[in-house]
Amino acid sequence: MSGDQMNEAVEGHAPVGQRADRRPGEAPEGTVFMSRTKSFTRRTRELPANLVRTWEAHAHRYVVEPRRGVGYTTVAEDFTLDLAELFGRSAPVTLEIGSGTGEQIVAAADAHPERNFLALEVWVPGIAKLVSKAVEAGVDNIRVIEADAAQALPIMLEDACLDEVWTFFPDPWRKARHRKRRLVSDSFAREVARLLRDGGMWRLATDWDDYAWQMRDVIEACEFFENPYAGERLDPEDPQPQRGGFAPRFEGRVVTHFETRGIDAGRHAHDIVGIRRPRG
Ligand SMILES: C[S@@+](CC[C@H](N)C(=O)[O-])C[C@H]1O[C@@H](n2cnc3c(N)ncnc32)[C@H](O)[C@@H]1O
Repeated sequence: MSGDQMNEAVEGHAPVGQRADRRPGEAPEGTVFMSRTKSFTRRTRELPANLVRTWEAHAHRYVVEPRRGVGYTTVAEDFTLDLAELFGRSAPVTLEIGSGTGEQIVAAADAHPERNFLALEVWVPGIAKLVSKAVEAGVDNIRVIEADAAQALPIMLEDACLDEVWTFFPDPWRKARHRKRRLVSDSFAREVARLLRDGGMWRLATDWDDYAWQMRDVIEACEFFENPYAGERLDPEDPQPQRGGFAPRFEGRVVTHFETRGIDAGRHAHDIVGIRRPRG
């Protein structure tokens, strides 16, 4: 097994679409191990006492426990989500991939009660913090799933079911030998394009410059996306400074603690947008 691969516990199956009522952190009986390359490293699933209380009281409102495949972060190969059933209504759905502690998605759900918000995150303490914020905000238009987006999305969501997809500050994987772990890639772009309705938006942001160039390149290389800022908003730091292609800051993107840390370290964010071209 390469250094870029990690073991992951295999989790037992739970009923399809059932909301979580278990506490995270305990490996089920019959745990075995497997390996695959991922865009994230395994972190603790243990929660501090305050978040255990939050989870036990409120996770059932927000956290969806899918039928599992191999590992805590995978879904079974035939697991599908009915979004209207999940939210109890039909409304435009925004998917946030890598929601962290939920700062962005809870703020958006609070500001847009007419929309539905789905989060995918692999970090259980972050999911618990999202739940805590959702309770505090009193919102009911968020659902979150502990799942690896790269594994789960191709399986569980149908074509053209999403209005927007957000990928804000994905793990940068700075070292050249780790770049293959970056979530935003040509193949991932094709999957996001499959999920978006015609005219739907993929909004991205990063404060790692070379990941910003990569995001711009991925969007512009994908036949299914149009970059509305192609050739505009040039960046002199760009190795191809005549290219441009960076969007103005998305007005709905709040300054998260994660972005603040980057600003304090002297970095600044680039926003990138891809618009789903009409099918056929
Ligand atoms: C750097 S943090 C940014 C969090 C948040 N978007 C923000 O702006 O504050 C990236 C997040 O993506 C999550 N993540 C990484 N790979 C993922 C994947 N394949 N599927 C779902 N979440 C993932 C990580 O656990 C982490 O919480």
